[in-house]
Amino acid sequence: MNYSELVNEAMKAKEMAYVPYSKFKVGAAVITKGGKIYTGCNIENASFGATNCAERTALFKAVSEGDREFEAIAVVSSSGDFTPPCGICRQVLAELMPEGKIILANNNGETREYMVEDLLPVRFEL
Ligand SMILES: O=c1ccn([C@H]2C[C@H](O)[C@@H](CO)O2)c(=O)[nH]1
Ligand SMILES: [Zn+2]
Repeated sequence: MNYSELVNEAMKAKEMAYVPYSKFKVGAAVITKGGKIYTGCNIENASFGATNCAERTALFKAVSEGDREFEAIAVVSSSGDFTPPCGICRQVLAELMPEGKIILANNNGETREYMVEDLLPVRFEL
């Protein structure tokens, strides 16, 4: 599948990032198995620990709207380079989209595709 539309949506979401501390904008777009797209940006907080990453913003929006079946998530950042999800996001991705694809895109139109298992092998489970 061509994920250019999903990457484009992630690029647009990135512009909504609230990043007064790091100035590092991240955008994510998740597509459900039914083809619906939810987007998210990172939202920072003065306490730092309360910061929410773009990937989790997008996924939490989707789950809170009743969607649970995801095909893929695209992630981009203001660095213009491939931006892999942090450890907390990997754990959330593993739980909510264990079979999903993670598409990293840079500003040259290139993409790298991963499965959750590639990014978080031997994960914690209850
Ligand atoms: O997976 C990640 C990793 C980091 N960030 C954000 C959090 C913070 O606002 C900024 C710098 O860490 O990037 C994300 O949105 N996703
Ligand atoms: Zn994260």
